[in-house]
Amino acid sequence: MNISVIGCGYLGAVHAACMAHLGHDVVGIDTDRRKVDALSDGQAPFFEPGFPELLREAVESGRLRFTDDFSEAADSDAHFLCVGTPQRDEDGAADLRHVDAAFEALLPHLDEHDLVIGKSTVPVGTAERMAGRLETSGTGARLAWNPEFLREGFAVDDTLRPDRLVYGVPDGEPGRQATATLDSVYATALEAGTPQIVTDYGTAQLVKVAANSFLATKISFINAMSEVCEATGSDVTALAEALGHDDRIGNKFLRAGLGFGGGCLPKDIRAFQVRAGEVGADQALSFLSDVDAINTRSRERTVEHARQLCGGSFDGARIAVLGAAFKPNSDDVRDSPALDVALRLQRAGAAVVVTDPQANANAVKAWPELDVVDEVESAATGADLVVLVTEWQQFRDLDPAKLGTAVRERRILDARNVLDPAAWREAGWTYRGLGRR
Ligand SMILES: NC(=O)c1ccc[n+]([C@@H]2O[C@H](COP(=O)([O-])OP(=O)(O)OC[C@H]3O[C@@H](n4cnc5c(N)ncnc54)[C@H](O)[C@@H]3O)[C@@H](O)[C@H]2O)c1
Ligand SMILES: O=c1ccn([C@@H]2O[C@H](COP(=O)(O)OP(=O)(O)O[C@H]3O[C@H](CO)[C@@H](O)[C@H](O)[C@H]3O)[C@@H](O)[C@H]2O)c(=O)[nH]1
Repeated sequence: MNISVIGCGYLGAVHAACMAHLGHDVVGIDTDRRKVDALSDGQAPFFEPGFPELLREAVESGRLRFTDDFSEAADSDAHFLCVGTPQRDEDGAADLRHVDAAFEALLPHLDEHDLVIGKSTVPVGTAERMAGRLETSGTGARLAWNPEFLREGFAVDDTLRPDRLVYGVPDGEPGRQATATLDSVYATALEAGTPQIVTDYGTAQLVKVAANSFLATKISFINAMSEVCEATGSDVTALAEALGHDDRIGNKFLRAGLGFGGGCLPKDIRAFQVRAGEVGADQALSFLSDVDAINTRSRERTVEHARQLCGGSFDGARIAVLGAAFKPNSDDVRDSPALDVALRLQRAGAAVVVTDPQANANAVKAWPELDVVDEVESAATGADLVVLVTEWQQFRDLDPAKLGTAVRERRILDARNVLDPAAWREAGWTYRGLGRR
């Protein structure tokens, strides 16, 4: 099938390369000329495991090209909208300007054979509004909503082998046609037995924000337990392990620590609350403001532990911060808990040095006032405290004896609860986790 992918960021670029890998002919369209040039050269503009190889293969095969010219979408039958929906500063709602601009730019190039497929995360009601606009456009094109659930760091695998496919389609024959088009796009995944849920627009849009709200709630739940463990001298990692053996609860997304960040979970739970208010269901989601507050407290608690470990004051303290990305295996620093903690420590008076295996460039771009270095050893040299904020494997594998020769004081705050406390203590370190003995 001929496919266009509008918006080639973390989601769209991976989606475009995966669609080409599956044998479709794909054009990726983005307004960012530099991104288009890099992608056209087969260069990944961000770090995502497995993506550079897939991109190069697809570009070299001739099945994938990139442009900033929307008219090149004219030959495609399926058009995926993958542009950003950032948080609006004023009220936390989703900013739909990019979605609307991309949709309007695409309209003149559509005809009655075309299906526009929304993938961006949007407030419920957006698809209905866009379907109305399509109906009056005279193009004859249809709309489907097909939310995306990929995780950064696993984006290629999640795209090629999704947990489920959700189609939001109109009623009747237009819905059947839209479903048939999506089925051809995703034939490989469907043949592999991927569960498929075909529903209305509203439900499809809600599935996405409901999933992210559930995940955020699970993380904040365990971080609330972490606060209680801290107050009682108990151990949240043992507690989480015990909870996780209950199949009904499951062990995923129960890693207590610094909490969630990134370009999705934080903004999506806020936008969902705003939208719920607009549709008269604000009370239903009032718990999400607690989820958000617990998450912010995890960052504050990390800073307070750091202060205690530095003897009650950051004056004259040098702190090595290990991590900048919002999670390992990504270079994404959007709403990164790691950088939030680094900035809070710096603003509180510490001399902070940050290092990350992949996100250093993005960290400096976002926060030029931060001191960012390439090597753990140089970050740790002369440090009074080491704070682990992103659980990269390189950091989990650190040798406490070796690192101990670089620092001034052997003190480590493991804000992701991933290190072995006994091993660090045996090497002469003062070890502290969050809610951990
Ligand atoms: N990143 C993820 O893991 C992920 C997963 C699932 C869903 N989502 C959702 O997907 C959407 C995109 O997220 P992202 O992380 O890829 O964002 P991103 O900021 O990395 O990418 C968005 C891209 O859209 C481009 N763009 C903006 N306006 C445009 C326009 N008018 N025409 C064409 N291109 C335009 C930007 O230049 C950018 O390259 C969001 O709604 C997000 O919530 C993201
Ligand atoms: O037990 C856990 C699990 C995760 N996190 C943190 O939660 C954040 C989000 O992690 P994750 O969900 O793995 O990353 P994303 O790539 O942001 O993916 C989420 O957001 C995407 C965009 O909407 C969705 O597509 C995915 O399904 C959803 O998992 C990160 O800061 C993690 O460090 C924890 O603190 N504890």
